Amino acid sequence: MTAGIRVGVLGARGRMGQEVVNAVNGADDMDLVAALDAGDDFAALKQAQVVVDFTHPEAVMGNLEFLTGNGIHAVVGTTGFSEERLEKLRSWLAADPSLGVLIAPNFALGAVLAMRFAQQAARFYNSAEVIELHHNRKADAPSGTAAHTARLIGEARAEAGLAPGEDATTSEVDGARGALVDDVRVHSVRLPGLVAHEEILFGGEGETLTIRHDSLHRTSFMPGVLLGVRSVLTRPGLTVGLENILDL
Ligand SMILES: NC(=O)C1=CN([C@@H]2O[C@H](COP(=O)(O)OP(=O)(O)OC[C@H]3O[C@@H](n4cnc5c(N)ncnc54)[C@H](O)[C@@H]3O)[C@@H](O)[C@H]2O)C=CC1
Ligand SMILES: O=C(O)C1=N[C@H](C(=O)O)C[C@H](O)C1
Repeated sequence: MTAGIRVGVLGARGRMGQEVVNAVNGADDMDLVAALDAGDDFAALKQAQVVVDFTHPEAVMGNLEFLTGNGIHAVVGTTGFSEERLEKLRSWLAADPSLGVLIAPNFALGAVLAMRFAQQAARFYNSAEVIELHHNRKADAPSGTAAHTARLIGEARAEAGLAPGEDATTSEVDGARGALVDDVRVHSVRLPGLVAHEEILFGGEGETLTIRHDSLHRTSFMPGVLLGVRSVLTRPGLTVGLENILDL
């Protein structure tokens, strides 16, 4: 019998971490060697080849500094990555060219497809808005997925030479028109009962296009996380987005 990939989990007592622990335990080609949460001794992580991080935007950079400093590959679902953070991570990775880190704003297949479809549609519509809907325990707004979607739409618009669509709003209650991310309006809804949902709305001449994805259970993220664990071992450097691994 061949040995499985030695996997550690950070944030193991959280909503996502618990699912990852179950998924790794259920994978024939993986062995769970550490399941840690805040305050635990990270020494056990040194047994791992790959560590999966679902923690908190304020914790993730410290975790990644530890992992990259100890030659451990990482698969990261935690949100909160600015371009500045990604640059810092690239600089840590440069010290060990064999090491891989995968960061994915969303590990659900449908969410990755929805982002790609939105990117494809963006050059045909000046006007686009994103609505993301999540459970009310979520720390960050807008969601990492919505911010990434807005960025993709903004880039596609810029490439096509499109300006953002007209908006006649001159009087607004603060926040009523959402947050602006790359010139795309993003609206965040927080309600108990929800898991993770996103709608991307495009408006054109006499028509609208709506792309919607719903994660109804956190198991929806697990095939993507396991694929990430299997792939990161042979993907040195920084990869941002599961779409790169799915070859979309
Ligand atoms: N990329 C994706 O597909 C998904 C990403 N997420 C993101 O994952 C993150 C976690 O989400 P949830 O599991 O819902 O949160 P949660 O609050 O249920 O779990 C986070 C866990 O991390 C622990 N933690 C905090 N700091 C830590 C540290 N320094 N080291 C180890 N553990 C630490 C907390 O004690 C907690 O148990 C969020 O940023 C969320 O947006 C969530 C779902 C899917
Ligand atoms: O906190 C969550 O739950 C989720 N976070 C990620 C995000 O911010 O996009 C992914 C998914 O939407 C669930």
